[in-house]
Amino acid sequence: MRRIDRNAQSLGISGLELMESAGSALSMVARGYHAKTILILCGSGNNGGDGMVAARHLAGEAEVFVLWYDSKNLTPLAACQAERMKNCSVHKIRFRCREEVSSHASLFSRADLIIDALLGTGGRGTVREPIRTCIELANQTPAPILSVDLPSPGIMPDKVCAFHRAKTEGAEVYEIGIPILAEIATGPGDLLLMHDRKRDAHKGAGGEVLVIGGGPYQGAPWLSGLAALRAGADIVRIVTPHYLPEPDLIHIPVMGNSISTPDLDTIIPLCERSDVVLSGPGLGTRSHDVITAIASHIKKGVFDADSLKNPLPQAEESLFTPHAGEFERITGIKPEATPRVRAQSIKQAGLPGTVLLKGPVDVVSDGTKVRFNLTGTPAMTTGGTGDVLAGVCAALMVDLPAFEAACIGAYVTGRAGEQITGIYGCGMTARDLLTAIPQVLFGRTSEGE
Ligand SMILES: NC(=O)C1=CN([C@@H]2O[C@H](COP(=O)(O)OP(=O)(O)OC[C@H]3O[C@@H](n4cnc5c(N)ncnc54)[C@H](O)[C@@H]3O)[C@@H](O)[C@H]2O)[C@@H](O)CC1
Ligand SMILES: [K+]
Repeated sequence: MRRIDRNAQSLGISGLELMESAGSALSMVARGYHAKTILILCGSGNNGGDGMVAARHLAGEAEVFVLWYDSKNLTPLAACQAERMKNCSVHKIRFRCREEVSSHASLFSRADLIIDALLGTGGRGTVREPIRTCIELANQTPAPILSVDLPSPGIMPDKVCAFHRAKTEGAEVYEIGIPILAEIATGPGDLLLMHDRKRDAHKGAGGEVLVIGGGPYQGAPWLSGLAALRAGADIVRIVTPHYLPEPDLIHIPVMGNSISTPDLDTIIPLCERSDVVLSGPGLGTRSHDVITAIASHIKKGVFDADSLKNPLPQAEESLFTPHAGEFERITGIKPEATPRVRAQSIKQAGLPGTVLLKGPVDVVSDGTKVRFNLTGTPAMTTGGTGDVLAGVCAALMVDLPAFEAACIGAYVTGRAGEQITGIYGCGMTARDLLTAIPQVLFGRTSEGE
């Protein structure tokens, strides 16, 4: 929900607007109880904010008491709603500790309806005071309890009024105006799935990525490697026949002009020690037997470009990043133009992993979940952008499952491309993309902030 919420904001629907719709829907459900006296219990998060909006909507229609937690952790949206509620004809009673809640026990017994806006999707762990006392007192009354979004842990609701999606069985669901694109398309909300690097993180905490490629196309694996570094990998090794002077990357030479089976003794131990292995960029057509031989030694594998051939290599967890032609080569299915049909083709193909099918709209699917990526520009048809994308996905897969890594990788690379196109237009190179990647991925420049 946080992902969808954040994506909705980037599509122009603010959190405050969503909260207003949620509180309005809640007040409508509350009206169905024809209660003369309503007690609204509000926590310090946005769930509490929803309750305060409903209080504003119900003011004048019933006697409304709002018992709200005036915590130092009040979220900005909840604080805004507390401010907005000030001038409404509702009884506003703040509490800061358990004793203050207990001193208002009579309010609980007076109420014909209790609205539980204490904890929603942000609740974590055992319920702490003073919220716990609110829940206990609510459960002791005969009044029906209407829970907002999901029941606060331990409370016994009569009904649950959920927003956009049911989070518990039996909840009544109300739409709050979230655009469908916020859910089915990638967006800045997807970045919330990334884990923050701990302050005391040791060298290598960003993961070790191995890139296997090069041969006929010398630059491709180096571009992927640099992209992996820009997307947060700590150590990136490049197994490739041709050395390029890139001091940030570790070159692992091979015996001939292309990667071949005598190199397996060098490559297999590296595959086993790496968090993620990306194979294929610039590899050419002569090294597929090496890729199939190493696949079973790979924990997490990104298979790109020339490694996308049958027999299809398969790691413990695999991400395949084909364009339309490569997808047809490995599945025999020619992807239709529309993203929706493309998603169906991925499901039909039943590949053993997640697929990122590149195109004007990228489609990411593991056969069950589907997400569309709309970022990017026509200028990104320039050579090497696919190598960058694969490198970004590989670095993200250190910490994330393949599906999430592919969604974020596609989104971020496309956004970076949009920024660079704004500067260089069709004269952009794949290399130009590299500097924009960390800005989008780790900076605070994404839209809607
Ligand atoms: N699209 C959305 O996601 C929308 C969400 N909305 C509401 O926002 C809610 C989520 O808001 P938040 O993320 O602010 O989270 P919550 O409002 O569920 O709770 C977070 C607050 O509760 C405290 N808390 C967490 N665990 C606790 C525990 N075990 N004991 C005591 N206190 C605890 C936290 O310190 C924090 O202040 C949703 O459930 C929904 O009601 C709506 O405003 C509409 C839009
Ligand atoms: K609740």
